[in-house]
Amino acid sequence: MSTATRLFVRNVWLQALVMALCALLVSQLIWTAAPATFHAIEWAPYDTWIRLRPHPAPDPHLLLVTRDPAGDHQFGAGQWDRSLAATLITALHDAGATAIGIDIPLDLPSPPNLGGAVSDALLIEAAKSAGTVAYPAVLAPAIDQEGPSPMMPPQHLVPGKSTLQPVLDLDRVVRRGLLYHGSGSSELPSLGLSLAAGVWQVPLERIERRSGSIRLPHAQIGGGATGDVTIPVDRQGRLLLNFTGPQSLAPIPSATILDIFRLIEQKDNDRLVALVNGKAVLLTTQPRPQPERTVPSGEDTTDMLLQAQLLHTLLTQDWIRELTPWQRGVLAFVLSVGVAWAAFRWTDWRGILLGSGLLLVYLAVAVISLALLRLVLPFVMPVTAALLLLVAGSLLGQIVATRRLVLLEQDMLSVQQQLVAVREALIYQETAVESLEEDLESARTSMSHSASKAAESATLAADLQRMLAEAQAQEEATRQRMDALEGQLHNLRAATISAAPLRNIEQEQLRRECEQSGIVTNDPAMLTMFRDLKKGARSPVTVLITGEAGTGKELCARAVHRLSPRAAKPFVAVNMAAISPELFESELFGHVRGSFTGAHADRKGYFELAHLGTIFLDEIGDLRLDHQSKLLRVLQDRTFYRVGATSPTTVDVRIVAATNKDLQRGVSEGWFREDLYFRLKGLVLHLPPLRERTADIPLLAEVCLREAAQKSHQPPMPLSGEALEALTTQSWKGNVRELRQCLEQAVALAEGALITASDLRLPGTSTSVADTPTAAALLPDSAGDLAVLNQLRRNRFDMQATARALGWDRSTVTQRLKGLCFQALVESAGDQAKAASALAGAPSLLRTVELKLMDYRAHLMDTIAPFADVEEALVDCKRRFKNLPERHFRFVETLVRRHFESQA
Ligand SMILES: Nc1ncnc2c1ncn2[C@@H]1O[C@H](COP(=O)(O)OP(=O)(O)OP(=O)(O)O)[C@@H](O)[C@H]1O
Repeated sequence: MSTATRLFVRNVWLQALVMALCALLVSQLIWTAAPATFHAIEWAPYDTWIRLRPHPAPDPHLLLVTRDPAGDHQFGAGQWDRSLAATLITALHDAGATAIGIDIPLDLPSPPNLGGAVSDALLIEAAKSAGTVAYPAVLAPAIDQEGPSPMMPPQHLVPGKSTLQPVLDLDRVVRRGLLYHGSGSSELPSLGLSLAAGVWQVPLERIERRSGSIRLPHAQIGGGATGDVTIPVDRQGRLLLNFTGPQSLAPIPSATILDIFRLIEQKDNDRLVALVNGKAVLLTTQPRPQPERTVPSGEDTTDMLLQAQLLHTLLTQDWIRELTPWQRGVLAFVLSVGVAWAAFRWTDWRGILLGSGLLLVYLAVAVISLALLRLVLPFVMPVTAALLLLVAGSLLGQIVATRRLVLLEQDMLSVQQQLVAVREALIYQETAVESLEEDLESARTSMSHSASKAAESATLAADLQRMLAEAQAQEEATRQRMDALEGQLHNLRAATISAAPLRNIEQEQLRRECEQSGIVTNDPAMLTMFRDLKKGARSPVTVLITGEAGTGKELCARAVHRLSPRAAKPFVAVNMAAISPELFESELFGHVRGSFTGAHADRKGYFELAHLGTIFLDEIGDLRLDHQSKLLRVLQDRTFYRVGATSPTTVDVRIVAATNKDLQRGVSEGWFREDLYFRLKGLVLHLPPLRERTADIPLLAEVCLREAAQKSHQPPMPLSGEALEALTTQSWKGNVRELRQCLEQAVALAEGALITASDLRLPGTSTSVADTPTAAALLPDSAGDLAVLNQLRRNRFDMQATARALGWDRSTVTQRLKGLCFQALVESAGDQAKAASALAGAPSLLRTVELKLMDYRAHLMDTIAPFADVEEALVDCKRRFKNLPERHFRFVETLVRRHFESQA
């Protein structure tokens, strides 16, 4: 696995960042596939808000003068003579209108039948003398398409030249007003902006345009006040319209052309002034095909009315703002990272709940910001990305969890390999320290014996002293490194177990299912293990169960069988440690009659007995290497030869294996075949020791007491509080088995109706008969070699740990082991491998013992090398190995004599 993948699998924040980016990318792609639809969804909150909110009052300086059917009836339904507009403009100006916008494109000539050039001249003259009059110009492309040539060039009208064109969003809804259309010399302000500039008395050429805003300096903003007006626009110069109402016309003060004409005809100047004075007037004279555009509220409207909305938005200065594309992107990214982090940090319901919560909070913030701050936040991208992440979260979470498990296992392997190297280094260093101590002792002795060599020996002793100090420091450093690695390994193991957390809702269900298989537990790690067991049982995968003795490995193996489709077929349990090495093949694979002495008939082996069912290979870690290779072949193709048979036998069996040894360590240390290990670890189930799940102890105790009572046909005996306390604080090296035995014994021994703490006979309690007399039996002077050896084995031949356990000093333990090694070498006739195997007791300790043996033997050979005579060599050995118990020195003597004999 590459470093990048490792980093990704380990770091939730990195996963969140990468996945958030991917989700945003996918959201963008989805958006690109259906842009109009997504645009409509993006603006749905804004559109809804526009529709439902209480609408702002229109600016009082705004007046709409429109055509209506009565006007059409009076002046005709089609286009009107432009002299009519000229009359209106002059009258409105005279009545005090601050700016007038008309919808007649003055760039195009009037048709001859409607007054022609004369009417055009009248209108232009009226416009010229009416102050700010803005009219829609035909933009260059429109002129090309529509044919009629514009009046060239009406220079005097240029300041009022504007455009009516609205901006359509992708979903063909108008939400924004574009303040400038076109570019370069053909650029035109929109009619609304021209009129607003007229009201504020800011010449168009003084308007400043910046990125993100348009500024009108020294504007007369009403009440005689002057100030700058800054209009917030997006990158394309668009301003979000703050619509006055759902009915675009309804709230804006308006009058009809006929009303105005009547006032003119009646010369009712007062009413005209009252209606028009100080206002920007939008004059609609053109017959318009209705409807033209759609607004967010869903209704249709005209371009002139849209300009009125723009003018209203500008005059009220009540802006609705948008974020820049960058700001939108960053916001969506931040939200997505948050949701992704929640979804990957907890791959169960908690992740979904937290992620959804974040999304809901964001939506609430978006609504509040629109309603209170008038700020439109992005909608589609963050929501799509967040939903994608929530869906993908649990899926990817599972994948990442699996990869993380693989990584943890790889790391464990590497730590174990380092540990092996460090252990070996420690053995060398330990032996070096021991040899130096002996050399130093010897140098001191010779110093006191020979005065002539005193100075020489003193220098040698000083050198040795220094070397010893260095070696001891080195040994101490290695020990610390080993402790650190052991700690690391422990943490990795714990992480491996907790890598796939259990959902709360499954817990009760699993507990009940466990009980049906005879497994009493309420421990999350055990229940998680059982969940995996259940899944694995259905498939034919090979199962490896690990855990200390008595933790329930066989119970679990039986559960695998019971929950598998082979449940009705045989379950055959084989204890690999209990099979005698000579009978290994015959027991497992069977034999044919006459194949060896005593084979009186054909006999099926365990594999054949388990045909179509399950074979449980217990204590697989205690298998010798040569037997491991034999087993490997069967596991590979389920085919073997019965002892003495000439044709192979093929079986259909499901393999479940168990061990309390660390097989991965075995692979690193070379006592377990790697290929066999990988064959076995299809599904690994680890059972935690009882001391790591003390909450199970009362449960187990209750079940054990109930069963004991059933056996003795008596009512169950309850435990006293003190007894329960004692049970839970016990370390239970033998785990559930030991607990069960302890309780069975207590039931038998209890005298009252209650089991008390003393009935339990736990080590440490005053009446205990189970106290191990090890300390007494293992005094240095006693000949309890076997007990010392057992203690060494228990401490993996670590001298320091063994010395601590026995309460001795380290050199005493070293001398004992050295003596035992020499004894084993003599008894195995010099066969180092055999001697090591006899001392190690278990394959997992073989390598350590071999190294010790090699060193001790080499040291002995080095000691006697300078001597030609066996007796002289023995005298030196006597001095050198003076701390060796006499019974062990006999073996040194034998080895030395054998060596000299072989040299002769
Ligand atoms: N969770 C449990 N609930 C009830 N009984 C249990 C549980 N775990 C173990 N036991 C009991 O403890 C005893 C030992 O269990 P088992 O033989 O399955 O352990 P093991 O791990 O295979 O031991 P070993 O490694 O020594 O073979 C059995 O009597 C078993 O019923």
